[in-house]
Amino acid sequence: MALKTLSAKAAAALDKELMSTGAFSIDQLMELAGLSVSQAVYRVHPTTKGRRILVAVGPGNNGGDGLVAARHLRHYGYLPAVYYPKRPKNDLYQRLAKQLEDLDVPFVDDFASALKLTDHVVDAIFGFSFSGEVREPFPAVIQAMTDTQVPVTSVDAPSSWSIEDGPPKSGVGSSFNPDVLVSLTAPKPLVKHFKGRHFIGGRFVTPTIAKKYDFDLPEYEGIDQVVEVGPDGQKL
Ligand SMILES: NC(=O)C1=CN([C@@H]2O[C@H](COP(=O)(O)OP(=O)(O)OC[C@H]3O[C@@H](n4cnc5c(N)ncnc54)[C@H](O)[C@@H]3O)[C@@H](O)[C@H]2O)[C@H](O)CC1
Ligand SMILES: [K+]
Repeated sequence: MALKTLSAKAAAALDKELMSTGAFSIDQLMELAGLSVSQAVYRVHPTTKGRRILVAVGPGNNGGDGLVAARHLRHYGYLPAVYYPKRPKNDLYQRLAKQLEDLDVPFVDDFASALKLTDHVVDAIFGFSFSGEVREPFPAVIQAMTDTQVPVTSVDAPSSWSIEDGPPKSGVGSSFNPDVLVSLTAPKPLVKHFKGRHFIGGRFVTPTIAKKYDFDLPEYEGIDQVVEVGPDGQKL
């Protein structure tokens, strides 16, 4: 079975469709996306108590998924900390941040220093709307995630990679290879360059939508919000 992928353009159109004719709100989709990410982290590191997780949060919905994941991770017993340098004024993101403050999840200003004090990183900086060269203040963050020995889980895309073509040929991100990728809804074309453990999440897609956008619905088990797949998309 070949792994069917969803281009950046198709992923954005699908998102729009879910939130119009599909009658979902962004809060609902983001909650399920972030829940999927938290479950993938749990699958990789099931010892929750005391494990420190640094969540790098970007300015868009990929970052929102990271904020939701941080909340669930805290409830599981992990110790998340959040790096969130570009905070949009948008009500949804402010509420997600407030929910974390109420759980005493720390927000850190210095990513490099926080990286020295963590056991795992969640990369929720950019998803399917990323394009071009990484702008400030994120180049140093991408470089630090490239250089670290700490395992990195990327949400939907390794941040800085082209959604269609994968890692940039040179410069920031060209050697960035996260250990885990959680593709939301369906993998993006960049997945053919990814070598680590691959999960698919975002358990909100109807069979009709999957058919229309020509991808296979993952075979979720029981109450799972993620499915781990191999290079050909086969369930592991
Ligand atoms: N149906 C689903 O699968 C859902 C997925 N979700 C997540 O949403 C993201 C896509 O979110 P979006 O807001 O469209 O964009 P991003 O978060 O990828 O990034 C936009 C953000 O980044 C800035 N930006 C773009 N390029 C650059 C650059 N070169 N340098 C610096 N900054 C850049 C841009 O200005 C914006 O501010 C998807 O991947 C999933 O993770 C939803 O949560 C639920 C539904
Ligand atoms: K990401």
